[in-house]
Amino acid sequence: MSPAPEIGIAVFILKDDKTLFGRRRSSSIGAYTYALPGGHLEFGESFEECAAREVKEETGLDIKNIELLTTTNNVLSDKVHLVAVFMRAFLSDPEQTPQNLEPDKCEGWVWHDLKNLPEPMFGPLREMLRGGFNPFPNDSK
Ligand SMILES: Nc1nc2c([nH]c(=O)n2[C@H]2C[C@H](O)[C@@H](COP(=O)(O)OP(=O)(O)OP(=O)(O)O)O2)c(=O)[nH]1
Ligand SMILES: [Mg+2]
Repeated sequence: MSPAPEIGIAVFILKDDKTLFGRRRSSSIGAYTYALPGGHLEFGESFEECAAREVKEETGLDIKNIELLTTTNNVLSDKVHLVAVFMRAFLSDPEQTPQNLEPDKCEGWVWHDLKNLPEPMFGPLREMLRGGFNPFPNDSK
């Protein structure tokens, strides 16, 4: 039997005109690519709860105004079917700085504006952003 699709939550944390990216380490899918903070939806969680939990676990940041933006549905191989749920959020306190709390999974967190995307970018995310997807409210940035 085929494995079930996995559900990943990824969070665009917006600060001024920037978004937080981290380079993934080797052990996960998308190894060595830049991606958003996020992780797998746990049983019983809302998307917003999962986003807040994963961001806290991975970066130490507290976020607010968490909203659903869009979803993607990608069959990446004959074993990996990934449903990604993209959320947007803002820092609860704009003075907070990200910490690399899971250094076995991520090389570190860096703010980038979308005109200067870090490369290589995790596949599903790159396709979205290259396609013109804008996570900022009202296309403001
Ligand atoms: N973190 C993150 N995951 C993403 C992005 N785009 C995307 O499709 N995903 C998918 C890939 C993974 O299959 C899934 C979960 O993310 P993850 O690989 O960071 O999971 P994790 O180890 O932090 O989470 P967990 O299993 O400990 O709960 O979400 C993205 O930009 N960032
Ligand atoms: Mg993660």
